[in-house]
Amino acid sequence: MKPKVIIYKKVDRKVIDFVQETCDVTYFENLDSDTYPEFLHSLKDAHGILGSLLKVDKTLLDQAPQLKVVSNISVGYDNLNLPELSERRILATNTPELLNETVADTVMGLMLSTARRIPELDHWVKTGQWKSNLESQWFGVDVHHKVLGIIGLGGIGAAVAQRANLGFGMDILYHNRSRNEDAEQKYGATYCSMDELLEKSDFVCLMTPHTPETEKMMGKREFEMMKNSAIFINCSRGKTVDEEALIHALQAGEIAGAGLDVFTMEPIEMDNPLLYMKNVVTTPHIGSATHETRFKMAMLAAENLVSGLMGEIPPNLIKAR
Ligand SMILES: NC(=O)C1=CN([C@@H]2O[C@H](COP(=O)(O)OP(=O)(O)OC[C@H]3O[C@@H](n4cnc5c(N)ncnc54)[C@H](OP(=O)(O)O)[C@@H]3O)[C@@H](O)[C@H]2O)C=CC1
Ligand SMILES: O=CC(=O)O
Repeated sequence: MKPKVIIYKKVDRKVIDFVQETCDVTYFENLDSDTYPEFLHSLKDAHGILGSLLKVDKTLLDQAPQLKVVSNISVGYDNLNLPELSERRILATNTPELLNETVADTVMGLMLSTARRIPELDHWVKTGQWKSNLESQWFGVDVHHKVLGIIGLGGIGAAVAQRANLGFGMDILYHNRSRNEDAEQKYGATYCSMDELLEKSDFVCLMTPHTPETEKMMGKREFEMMKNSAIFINCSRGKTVDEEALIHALQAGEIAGAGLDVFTMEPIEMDNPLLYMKNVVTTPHIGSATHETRFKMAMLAAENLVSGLMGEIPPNLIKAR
C-alpha cells in the first residue's frame, strides 16, 4: 500500500505528479477555515506532510498518529517542535541553500528601496506630484561603499555579503556564534561583537534563524546602539525583533529607516504603525518568492519527503543542534 501524504500548500503540478509516483496524495491548495477541518481529518492516517509555515506542535501531532515525515518547503523551521517530533521518531526536513541567491536579491532590494526611497517616490510620481526638478528633501542616501553589518552570516548572509562587497563596494561586518572564514576571505568580512557591529554599521541586516536564543535579539538596547542614520533590514523572521522597540526607535529617530520582509504577526495587521511610516519599506515575506526558486524548493521538499517515506535518510534532514 502506498504511503498517504498531504500537500497543504499550492505547488506546481509536476511536484504533485512526482509525489504521486510513490504516494497517495491529498492536496490542499491552501489551508484556511474552510479546508482546515478536512485537513485535520486527513491527518489521522497521513504518513507525510508537505508544505510550509504550518505550526507542527504537540496538538497537531496528536491528530497524526501515523506520521513519519514532515517536509518543510522553507529553510527556516521555527514552525516545527523538534523535540516533540524526535520523541515520536518523525523525520523533519527543510530546503536550504537553493534559495540563498534569491533571498539575497530580496535583501538588496530592501536596502536599495529604503535608502533611495523608491516606493515613496514611485507613489509621488504616480500621484502627479512631479511638477518640477526634484528638491533635496526627496533625496536618499548612498548604499555603495557604506558599512553593512550582517547578523547571521550563513548561507543567505554570505550571498548578501557577496553582492554588497563585490557589487557595491561595501565593507562587511558580521556577527555569528562562530566565524565564517570563507566569507572573511572572499568578501573581506570582519567578525565582530554584536555591539561593535551595531555601533559601526550604516545598514544592519538580520539574517539569523528564529530560535529561543535569537527571539527579540534586536530590542531597545540594540536599536539605541545603532547610528541615527542607519537603516535596519529584517529578512529573517519577525520574532527575532522586538517590534515595539523597532517602532519606538523609528518614531524617536534612533534609526533612519527599515526594510522589512517579516513581521511578528503575518499577515501584518492593518493597525500596525510600521505601515504608516514613510521611512519603512514592507514586503509580504517574499524572500524566496520567485517562480524559479519556489519551484525548486517545492521539488526538493518533495524529494525529501519521498526519500524519508521510502526508509532512506532524506538529503535535508534537520538535525537538532
Ligand atoms: N524572509 C524570507 O522569506 C526568508 C527568511 N529566511 C530566514 O533566514 C534564516 C537564515 O537562513 P540561512 O542563511 O539559510 O541559514 P544558515 O543556517 O545558513 O545561517 C544562519 C546564520 O545565523 C547564525 N546564527 C544562528 N544563531 C545565532 C545566534 N544566536 N547569534 C548569532 N548568529 C546566529 C549562524 O551562525 P552560527 O551558527 O555560527 O551562530 C549562521 O551564520 C532562516 O532560518 C529563515 O528563518 C530564509 C529564507 C527566506
Ligand atoms: O521564510 C522562508 C524560509 O525559507 O525560511
